[in-house]
Amino acid sequence: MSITVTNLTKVYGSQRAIDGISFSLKKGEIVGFLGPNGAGKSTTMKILTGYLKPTDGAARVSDFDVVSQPMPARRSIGYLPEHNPLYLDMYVTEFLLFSGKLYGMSGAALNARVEEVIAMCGLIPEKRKKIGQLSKGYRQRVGLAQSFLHDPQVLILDEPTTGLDPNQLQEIREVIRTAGQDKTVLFSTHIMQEVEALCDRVIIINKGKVVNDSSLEDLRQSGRSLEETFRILTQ
Ligand SMILES: Nc1ncnc2c1ncn2[C@@H]1O[C@H](COP(=O)(O)OP(=O)(O)OP(=O)(O)O)[C@@H](O)[C@H]1O
Repeated sequence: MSITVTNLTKVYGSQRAIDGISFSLKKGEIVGFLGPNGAGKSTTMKILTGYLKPTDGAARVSDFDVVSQPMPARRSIGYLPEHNPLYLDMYVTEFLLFSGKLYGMSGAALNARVEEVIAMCGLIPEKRKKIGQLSKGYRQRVGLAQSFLHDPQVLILDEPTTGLDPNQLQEIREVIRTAGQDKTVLFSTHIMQEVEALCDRVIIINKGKVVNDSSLEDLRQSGRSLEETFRILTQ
């Protein structure tokens, strides 16, 4: 398994943001992670990527425990956080070279990989601009390019398409589809069509609990649309 979450719980003060959730992703799966605002998606992703410690339960990424083996777990992950911090004063290429160095990459291999992710993310026309001069969609592409840089096996993308216009949305979707061909991808979104366009499976959480974990094929056969299923399970 690429991702295994077992009885994971996170308590903030008196609130159980996630409450004993379990699921797993096989290598190569693209899974949509849905839930209403505040359901616990970002909290789960932050635990998987080592930014938060769970209160209880366990999570493994690429067979590494995220608490006891954080470094190898992190190295196998490309993470796009919901509010991705970028250095607005840096040029696109400069920023990606800088990010690559943080992953321990250097020299000709780093230069070649930066050019590769720039092309993959449709950033060639913008690569000489400062990040602060880019539109929201292009900034999001820079975030995606950064998450792909070290060629991780697992991509964890927190609302990668929020706030994009329909054209940008379609283009970013293509980037994720292409990049995800040989990777395991867990991504959160509020856009149902996104899940239908990209995913094999959908996990829905509500109030910190998993309320659905099924293939899109199974959902289709149930005769209900994803949107109806979502509303029934989360209202
Ligand atoms: N640092 C924190 N301290 C206290 N409560 C928090 C903290 N981070 C998140 N929460 C609470 O935990 C719950 C789950 O939040 P989380 O951000 O994981 O939800 P989400 O499903 O990602 O929501 P959204 O779709 O709005 O991004 C929410 O009620 C939120 O207010």
